[in-house]
Amino acid sequence: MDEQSTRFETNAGVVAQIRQLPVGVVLASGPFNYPLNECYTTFIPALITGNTVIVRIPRNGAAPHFPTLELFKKHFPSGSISILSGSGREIMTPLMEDGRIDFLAFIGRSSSANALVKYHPAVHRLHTILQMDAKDCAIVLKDSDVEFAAAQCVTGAFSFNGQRCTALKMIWVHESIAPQFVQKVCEIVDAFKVGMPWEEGVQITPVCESGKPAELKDLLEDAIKHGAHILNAQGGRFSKSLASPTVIGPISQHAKLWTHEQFGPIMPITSFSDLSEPLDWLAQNHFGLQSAVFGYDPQELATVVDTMAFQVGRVNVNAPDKRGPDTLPFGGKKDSGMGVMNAKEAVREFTLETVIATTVNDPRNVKALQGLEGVSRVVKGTAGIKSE
Ligand SMILES: NC(=O)C1=CN([C@@H]2O[C@H](COP(=O)(O)OP(=O)(O)OC[C@H]3O[C@@H](n4cnc5c(N)ncnc54)[C@H](OP(=O)(O)O)[C@@H]3O)[C@@H](O)[C@H]2O)C=CC1
Ligand SMILES: O=C(O)[C@H](O)COP(=O)(O)O
Repeated sequence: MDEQSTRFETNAGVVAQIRQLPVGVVLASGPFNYPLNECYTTFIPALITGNTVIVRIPRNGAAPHFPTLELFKKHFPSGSISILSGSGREIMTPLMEDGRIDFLAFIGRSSSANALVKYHPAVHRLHTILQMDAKDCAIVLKDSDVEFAAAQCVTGAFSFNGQRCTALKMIWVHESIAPQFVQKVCEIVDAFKVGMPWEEGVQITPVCESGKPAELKDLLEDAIKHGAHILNAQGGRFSKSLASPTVIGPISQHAKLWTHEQFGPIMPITSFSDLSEPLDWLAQNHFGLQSAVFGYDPQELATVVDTMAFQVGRVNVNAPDKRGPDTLPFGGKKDSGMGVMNAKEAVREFTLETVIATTVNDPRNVKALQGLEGVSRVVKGTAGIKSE
């Protein structure tokens, strides 16, 4: 990117250089579920492209940042990076209201992003990159490898307690294989050890948000009220901040779990007879981060993949959803994302294209540009320019 943008090129009598320059002051805020990695993804590309950065670190998960605070203080010019911790509402609201934030780089819920953007007095000049909540689904087709698909869906739904934006939060399984699929899923999930993170072999650990167990309980009770059943033996148990892994289904369109991002160890399963059922659900879903499909028939796969591709940022074939590798663009559609992140795209997101140009038909312009090079920090590489 930089090699190309530092070059002057002549086109239609105009010689011009396109520079990628910093946007200005960036407010970066990461989520609690990946408190270190996902804060860094919001501010490192901003910092290396020359922006000034204010980072709000998550309230839950501030500790991993302490070792690096000293390093930033020691190695970066004063004021280039400021790290604040505490309530996001208390810290970010006045910063946004002040109007001098040029760029909001935010990972969290779309409702929070929406509120934050609206605090800015001049929204039309606020740049954003927003990675938000999701309700990713897996569609398990009738010709899928049931054991494999069940194991992959369990990993997709329950790893990190299901507290990943990319977690599978709704499973659609073809009715012809639903009984075997549910049985296999429950077998794996009921073998999970629930406990403290430092205990050997533990898969499900406490959720760290104070209101989360009550929220999950409410989602389960609401789904049951609308005709669902808890399908696994250890499902539906709560002990303070521990929520046992729960498989529940079928999910009615009137249940909160139909649309709500549970962000916890709950796997909703619903069976379908016609592909239009999950595909309609996907189209009506407000979110659009990723989705997965399990099966091998090219005709059915093509229908699903081509439909999903219009709705989500990444379609996973015979694999659960995930963010990496960072060489691939990462971003969502609809309420799940605005802008693309990964090693390369994020660098471009935090810069603005700026043109330095003159006409080449007048030799004095070319000479002036070449003279500028000696004193300007921006104008470089003019040696090869000739008058036309
Ligand atoms: N798409 C992606 O790449 C990813 C998305 N996520 C999503 O992030 C969410 C979990 O992260 P979480 O940190 O809880 O997200 P939240 O959006 O709940 O919180 C993030 C921050 O926003 C602040 N906030 C919330 N409402 C407002 C408001 N009205 N005005 C000002 N500030 C506000 C919070 O303040 P306070 O601290 O005061 O509560 C908090 O600091 C999940 O939905 C998950 O899917 C997570 C990882 C990756
Ligand atoms: O919160 C998330 O889910 C992350 O952005 C995705 O990371 P993962 O897919 O690598 O867990």
